[in-house]
Amino acid sequence: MSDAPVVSADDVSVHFTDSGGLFDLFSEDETVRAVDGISLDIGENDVVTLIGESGCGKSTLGKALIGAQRPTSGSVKYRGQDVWEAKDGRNPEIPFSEIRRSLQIIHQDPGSALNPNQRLLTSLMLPMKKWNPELGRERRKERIFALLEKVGLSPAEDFVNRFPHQLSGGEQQRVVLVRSLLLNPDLILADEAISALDVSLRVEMMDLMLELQDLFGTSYLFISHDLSNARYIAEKSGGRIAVMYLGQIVEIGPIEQVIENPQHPYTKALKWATPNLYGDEGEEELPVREIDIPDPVNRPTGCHFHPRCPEARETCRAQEPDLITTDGGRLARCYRADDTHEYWNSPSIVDDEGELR
Ligand SMILES: Nc1ncnc2c1ncn2[C@@H]1O[C@H](COP(=O)(O)OP(=O)(O)OP(=O)(O)O)[C@@H](O)[C@H]1O
Repeated sequence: MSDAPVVSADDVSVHFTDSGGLFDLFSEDETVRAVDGISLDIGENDVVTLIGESGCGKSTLGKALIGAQRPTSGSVKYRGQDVWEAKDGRNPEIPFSEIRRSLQIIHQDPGSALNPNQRLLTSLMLPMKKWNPELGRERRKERIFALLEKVGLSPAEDFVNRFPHQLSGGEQQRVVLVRSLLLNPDLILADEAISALDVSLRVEMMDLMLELQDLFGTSYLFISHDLSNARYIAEKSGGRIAVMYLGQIVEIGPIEQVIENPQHPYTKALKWATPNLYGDEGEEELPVREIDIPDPVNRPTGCHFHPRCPEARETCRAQEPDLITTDGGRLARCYRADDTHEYWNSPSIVDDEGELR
């Protein structure tokens, strides 16, 4: 088990079914495939950044990976231990409490993560008491103070006696980060953790998180809807970028491939929509045919991106592509990634006006 990835998702799906309700007896069940057959390994000291439009399933996937959302099908393992087997107490080698300690989450709103009625010292001591009972009070305090200083909340003596409302949003987020790190986690899910901060503070916070990642050897799963932040993190950490679309990963790999040379038309569109990501180069026209995301309950047949894709051909409407391995370990869910695929002989379904035939 020791060589197993920190977290390993195998063909994970999370579906939400809205069964209408009492006043809606005649409506059909509506199933949203928030996550649809995703496999992803996160290793030791690994950084993965998940990007995609609102509602594409980023948070649901993140929660499934840290054991906070039960998959409808597929498995999530922590160091080889099935997370839900552990949660259900089915003779796990690693107990669920240990998994929960190891897989931490930082949300967008740090205010809601901190108890408004507790001084910071109390908030930070509580988890340490639980997880480090062998340390005396003084050693625990020492650790807390050292870490607060490390994240720039200095002098720590001043901060520990404050209540959350006496801190700025950026300071609160640092406290939440400290609280996670005190538990010595293996993986931190940072779900839009910097989105609510002033633009000027975002780079500082990303730098801090990556510096601590180095120091503690923690792996990160960053979730961001902002490609420039995702690029910054992937570039600095050397980690992977994963692009999600309607519950699936459509492209994943290192930044040089995914962002500098995107293979999937959806990644190209995201790149286009992020002004000044790489100077002024690039196409003038938005490389998608439709702005709107399709209804996640009734996803298009074949490749789910085909109604928006300027490169769509008959094959794309008829069959759903798998993730295809391309250069340098990048995976792309697009027939164009395979030079020999029948896609290339299939007629285009986009006419000269850009309308679907
Ligand atoms: N508990 C739930 N019950 C029903 N539907 C849900 C639930 N959680 C998420 N969904 C649906 O699943 C889909 C994916 O949601 P999710 O929050 O994972 O997306 P996201 O990419 O993180 O979006 P955002 O960036 O807006 O947070 C959406 O259509 C959402 O409405």
